[in-house]
Amino acid sequence: MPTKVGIMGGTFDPIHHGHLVAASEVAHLFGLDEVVFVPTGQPWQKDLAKVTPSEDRYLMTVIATAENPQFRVDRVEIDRSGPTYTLDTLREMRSVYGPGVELYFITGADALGAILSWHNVDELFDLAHFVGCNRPGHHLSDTGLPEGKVSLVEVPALAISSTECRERVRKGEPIWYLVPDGIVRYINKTGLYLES
Ligand SMILES: Nc1ncnc2c1ncn2[C@@H]1O[C@H](COP(=O)(O)OP(=O)(O)OP(=O)(O)O)[C@@H](O)[C@H]1O
Ligand SMILES: O=C(O)c1ccc[n+]([C@@H]2O[C@H](COP(=O)([O-])O)[C@@H](O)[C@H]2O)c1
Repeated sequence: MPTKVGIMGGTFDPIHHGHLVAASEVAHLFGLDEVVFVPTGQPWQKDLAKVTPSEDRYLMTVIATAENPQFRVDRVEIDRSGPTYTLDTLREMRSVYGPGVELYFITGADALGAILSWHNVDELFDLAHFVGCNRPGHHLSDTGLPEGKVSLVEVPALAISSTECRERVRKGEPIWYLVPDGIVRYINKTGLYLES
C-alpha cells in the first residue's frame, strides 16, 4: 500500500510534457510512491462545448503515462456525472486509500491562482496537501491560501499549453516534442483538433 500519493488533475486536452514533467518532479521532491492522473469529466470553468470527449482525453492520458510504473490514470471524474469538483475526487481518493495515506494535489501556477474560485474550497485543504508548480507566463503565489497546506516548488519550466497544442494542430504546425510521440500519433489517427 502506498503512503504518499500524488494526484495530477487536468483536462489533458491533450496531455503534454508540461504536465508530465511537473508530476515527475513533484514525485521526486516529495518522495511520492505514485502519481494518479485524473482527467476531468466536465471541467465546469471551461467552455464545455469546446472540450474534447472524455474518452479521447482519458485514452491520451493512458498512452502518455503507460511507460512510467509510478504513474497511473483514474477514471473517477470521467465516470462521475455532473460538473467536476475536486472536492468529490479527494473525498473518493481519501476513502479508497484510507486515513494513513498522505495525498498531494499537484497544480500549475495558473490553477493554484484560481483555486479560491473552486467548489467548497475551504474543505479541500483538509483532504490533501496542495503543491503549486511554476509555469512560464504565470505568477506562482500562495497568497490568501491557508498556512501549512500549500507548498510552492520549482520544476523545469516548459512553456507548453494544451491550448497552444490544439491551435498548432488546427494550423498544420508540428506538435512533435511538445507532447509524447504516442499523443502525436493518436491525434493524427483520430483527426482531433483539426477544427476549432
Ligand atoms: N507547462 C506547464 N507547467 C506546469 N504546470 C502545468 C503546465 N501545463 C499545465 N499545467 C498544470 O496542469 C494542470 C492541468 O492543466 P490543463 O489540463 O488544464 O492544461 P493546460 O495546458 O493548462 O490546458 P489549456 O491550455 O487547455 O487551459 C493544471 O494544474 C495546470 O496548471
Ligand atoms: O473543484 C473545482 O471547482 C475545480 C474548478 C476548476 C478546476 N478544478 C481542477 O483543477 C485541475 C486543473 O483544471 P483545468 O481546468 O485547468 O484542467 C483539474 O483537476 C480540475 O478538476 C477544480
